[in-house]
Amino acid sequence: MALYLTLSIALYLISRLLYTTLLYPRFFSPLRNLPGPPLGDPIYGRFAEIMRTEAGVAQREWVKEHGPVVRAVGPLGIERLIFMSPEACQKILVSDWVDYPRPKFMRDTLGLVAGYGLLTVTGNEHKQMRKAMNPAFSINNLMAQSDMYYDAIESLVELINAQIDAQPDPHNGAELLMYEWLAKATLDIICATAFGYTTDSLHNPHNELAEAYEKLTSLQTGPNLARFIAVVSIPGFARFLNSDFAHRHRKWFGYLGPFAQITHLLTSMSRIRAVSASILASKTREAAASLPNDADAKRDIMSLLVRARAGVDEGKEGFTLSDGAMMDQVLTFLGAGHETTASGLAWTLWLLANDPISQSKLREEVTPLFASTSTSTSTEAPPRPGYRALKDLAWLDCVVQESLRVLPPVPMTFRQAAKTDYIDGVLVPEGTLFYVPIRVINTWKEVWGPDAEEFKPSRWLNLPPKYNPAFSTLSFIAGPHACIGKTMAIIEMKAVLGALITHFEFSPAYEGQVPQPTAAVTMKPKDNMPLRVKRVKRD
Ligand code: HEM
Repeated sequence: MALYLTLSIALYLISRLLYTTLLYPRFFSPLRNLPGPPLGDPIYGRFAEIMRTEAGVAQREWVKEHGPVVRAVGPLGIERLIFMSPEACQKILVSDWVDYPRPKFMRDTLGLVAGYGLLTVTGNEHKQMRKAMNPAFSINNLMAQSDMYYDAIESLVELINAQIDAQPDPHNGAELLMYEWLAKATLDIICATAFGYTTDSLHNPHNELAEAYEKLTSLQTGPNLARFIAVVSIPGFARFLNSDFAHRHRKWFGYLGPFAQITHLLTSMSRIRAVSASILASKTREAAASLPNDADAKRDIMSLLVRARAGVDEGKEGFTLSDGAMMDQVLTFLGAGHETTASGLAWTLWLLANDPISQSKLREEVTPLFASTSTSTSTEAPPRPGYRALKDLAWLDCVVQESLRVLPPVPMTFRQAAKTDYIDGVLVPEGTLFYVPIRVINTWKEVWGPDAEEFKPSRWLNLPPKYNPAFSTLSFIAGPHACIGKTMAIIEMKAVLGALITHFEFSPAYEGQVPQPTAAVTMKPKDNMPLRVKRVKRD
């Protein structure tokens, strides 16, 4: 009887596998006649090609060959669609966004590495959370916050100078792994703006929060993410991994061979949560002792949320977020805002290192604002240009927009159809997965012309006729799920670049150097971006 049962289960599983991987995509899928690349490997589909190439590049080649609607098959016969038209983007991301949520595997994986906040909720729950979070990202608040960036920026400039001084020939500059330095600076900045907490990881690599984050981000490689996705796809497992029980017994995952990294993931998350819990407790005490509408009250995101919850400030509605939910929000900001901004900055330096004319033009623009006015007899603090001053620098804006267009830190995201509907005249069944092909759309020749894949900041001074402000670049996507930190990230990037380009010249580290973007959630440089950095000579 047991043998009969085992054989029946095995037969069922084999026929199901054969149906989903071989028969369904070839003969039964309603999407089978859409244009796209051949089905590929019977088990992995086009997955190997995607992992082999730079993020977004395989998809870009398919669009070039097959046009603006593409169907491709991934692992286990699961189909994914690409729609390039602004009308389709408008429907999926904006007008019908509730019907096209992030897929569950993605929300669960993001929850595991970045907290269960805005990135993991959908529909009404998302609307309420977003409403509660928006005030922390208002222009008034961003204007008050921009000063918080400069402690880290000034440390970065000082430390790069020290590295150059330590070389046998300082005139020749130093070869530095710029991504590593930028990741420390952006971690320090996001900890200050999100928590009001000083990590100073630039000087102190052993800061508890900085160490836990470094470990957490080092785990986010393509193969690890594939494993985490496999684990959270087991029903109930994502919730289990988030439980106190799993955190307390995390060392047992260490015995699970390829899944042993879960132990490290949970250890890092536990350490990050412990630090944030103590920060939250001290902010709650501060809010209780604080006066209404105190002009000197702290402007970091957690302080604002705590004051709003406690109803401290007149005219500002209180809202009810538990301690746990509030911590998850702030952890989401740290997770979503640290590596992305560091990658954006590293790619911008790479592009400028390879375009000396744009780099010098930028230096001419930013130096009057960022150069210190110290003389041999007086020492002035370095200038700290604020939100408005940074916004008015036209060439800096062109450089940042163009860098985020050609090398977007988040090159791709996903959506899934929650109901059957037509998109661009194609009947899309419920459950279908979509690529939101950020990098492909950003460099689409149809809109940006034949040089679409090249870095040319001047194109932002004369935009092409087919440019659509909402859907021709999707680096922060669009609609209700668009990046809440977009303006903060752009201002932060401008402040860091302004200071670096004023003080240093960047060039490739060696002849023939090629960029090496990873294929993980954030497209960071695999080699940590070595660049030759020389001090700017001034008369
Ligand atoms: C250059 C830097 C950044 C880039 C390129 C970027 C890009 C993105 C993208 C593409 C999304 C949409 C993901 C999806 O829907 O699947 C997103 C969402 C999000 N980002 Fe950013 N981001 C950056 C910086 C930041 C910063 C600094 C913060 C916070 C301080 C932040 C917080 C968030 C949050 C909370 C979401 C989820 C929004 C929602 O669903 O309502 N990001 N970001």
